[in-house]
Amino acid sequence: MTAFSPEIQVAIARTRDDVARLHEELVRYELVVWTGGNVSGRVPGADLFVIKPSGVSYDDLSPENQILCDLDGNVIPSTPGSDRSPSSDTAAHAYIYRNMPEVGGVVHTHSTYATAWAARGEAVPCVITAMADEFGGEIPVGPFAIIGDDSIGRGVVETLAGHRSRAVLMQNHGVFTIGKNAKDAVKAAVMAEDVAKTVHISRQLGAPLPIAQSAIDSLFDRYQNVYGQEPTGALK
Ligand SMILES: O=C(CO)[C@@H](O)[C@H](O)COP(=O)(O)O
Repeated sequence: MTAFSPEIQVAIARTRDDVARLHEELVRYELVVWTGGNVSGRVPGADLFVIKPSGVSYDDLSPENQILCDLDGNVIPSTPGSDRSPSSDTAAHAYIYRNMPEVGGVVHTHSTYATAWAARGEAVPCVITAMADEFGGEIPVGPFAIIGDDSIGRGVVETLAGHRSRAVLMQNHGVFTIGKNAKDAVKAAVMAEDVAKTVHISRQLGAPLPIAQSAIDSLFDRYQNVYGQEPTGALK
């Protein structure tokens, strides 16, 4: 088994606990069905991340069966969970971690309203203050990409590079989100679905009104740096 320092072993264990528990949040907020979707978390202080095993019921996920990978997406042998195949999107998560060092967590879902926007290849426009707060603008669309290699990860990174958004709608597929940590990425996934639903409904009733860019900037700054008890600032 690979020898990790006691500090890294503790960090790995905490990341396993966090990632396993955060998968429950995807179910709680009704962002996934069956075994769809996934959460990963970077291990602080190491070139490692933890991700769920592929196709395993959310009811059966535990810290012990999460899978430890290096940043190339290779499973670390002889570690808990390494007897199973990692998520289908492991390469995508790994690409994001390699190319966005500020990212500590990645989430993928097929949540209904956000994926409906992705199916049309249409960005969710920033027409509600909740979007300005959370995403600093629209939720952009990334390219259609096949599953299993660097295609999705490259599409996520190239699309988000020019955006304050922590969420991207991968065309015809679903939502990928990033965060300071896995919990922050899960929050982005929850909020992306919420605003996608609201804006969809608004558009059924008429033409939503735009928000001035200066107001979007002000709202984003306040929410990221003032809102709540101990704001830590935007990811980017
Ligand atoms: O989008 C897909 C498959 O089309 C996957 O991302 C699934 O949504 C989750 O796969 P696993 O993480 O269970 O391999």
